[in-house]
Amino acid sequence: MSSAPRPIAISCGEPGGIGPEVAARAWAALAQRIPMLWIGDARHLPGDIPHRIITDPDEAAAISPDALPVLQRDFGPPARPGQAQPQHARGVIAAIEEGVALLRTGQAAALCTAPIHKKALIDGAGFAHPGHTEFLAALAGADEVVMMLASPELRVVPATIHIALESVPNALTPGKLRRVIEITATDLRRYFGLAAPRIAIAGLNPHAGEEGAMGRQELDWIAPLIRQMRDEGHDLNGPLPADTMFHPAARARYDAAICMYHDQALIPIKTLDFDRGVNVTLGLPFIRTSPDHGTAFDIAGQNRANPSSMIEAIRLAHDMAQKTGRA
Ligand SMILES: NC(=O)C1=CN([C@@H]2O[C@H](COP(=O)(O)OP(=O)(O)OC[C@H]3O[C@@H](n4cnc5c(N)ncnc54)[C@H](O)[C@@H]3O)[C@@H](O)[C@H]2O)C=CC1
Ligand SMILES: NCC(=O)COP(=O)(O)O
Repeated sequence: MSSAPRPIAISCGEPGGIGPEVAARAWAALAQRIPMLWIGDARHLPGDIPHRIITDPDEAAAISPDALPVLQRDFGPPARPGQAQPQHARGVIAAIEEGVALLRTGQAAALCTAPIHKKALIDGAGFAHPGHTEFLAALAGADEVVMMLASPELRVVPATIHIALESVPNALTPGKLRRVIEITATDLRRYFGLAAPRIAIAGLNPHAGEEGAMGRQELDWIAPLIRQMRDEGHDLNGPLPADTMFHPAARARYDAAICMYHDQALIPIKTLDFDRGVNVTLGLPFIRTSPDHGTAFDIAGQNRANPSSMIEAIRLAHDMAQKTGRA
């Protein structure tokens, strides 16, 4: 194996979305500092971006400052910007799998995934996972992983992810919440350099249940679990009413907020910092980041997509890799 710095591998995501464009712009912004390679069909990249097709990932570090190294996958039909194309589903999935394979062989430092269109993958390939997070957990054989969205303003963790709201109360159990807290605390130490992370925990119900008047989960098991884990040494605060835990003074009191469901976590961070939010999967045996946005079909192919979140995702992946000796 080469002794050159390991690149960040970027999977292409849905070709008709903004993924190829923001990856290319992120390469242009970071190429002199961070080696990277892109896995996808080079025909889907913007025409003004220099790229070079490589066959050996170990070539990426030397080429990356001058041209975006591409591990070429032939997707067949051309991309149609702004449209989901189920016929590309197998290629999109294979690009993610190839990225993981490079992490396993040590030929990439981290994986940064561009957005997939979940329905296109289901329609085109019977994709059995709600998103990357669950797919990567399956590829890694990880029992439990955690989604975190991180920005300079806020870090949030949805304890349940891509499930219908009506399924949330049953999916939340003391065992599940305990694992989410443990994984979050471990990876805040490992990747974010926080020796004693302060974690806030939202209630499930309005007003965190208002002493049982608006729901009982807080009284019955969330508060007891928090007390027990505090006794074990975790720095936890909660259950907190979710509507008052994201204003600036409240945010100053914690390093990450664990929320009970997807929108409780993602609405505050996307409102505060959509441009710099990064999606990180915690609990994996490798590093994975992603921009916080989706395929944005409404602006795809128009050179209007803001690459900031992708830039931050690559930067954070590189930083995490450096902290853990993988870069
Ligand atoms: N990590 C991933 O693979 C993710 C995939 N998705 C998928 O993306 C698809 C579309 O999801 P939506 O809910 O519509 O969210 P979206 O993030 O694609 O778009 C929401 C709005 O934000 C705008 N926007 C998004 N990114 C932007 C950027 N970089 N620059 C400027 N404007 C931007 C869009 O134009 C749109 O108006 C869905 O299939 C969803 O599942 C969504 C989030 C993450
Ligand atoms: N809403 C966040 C999202 O959909 C990202 O999911 P994933 O593909 O990173 O699992």
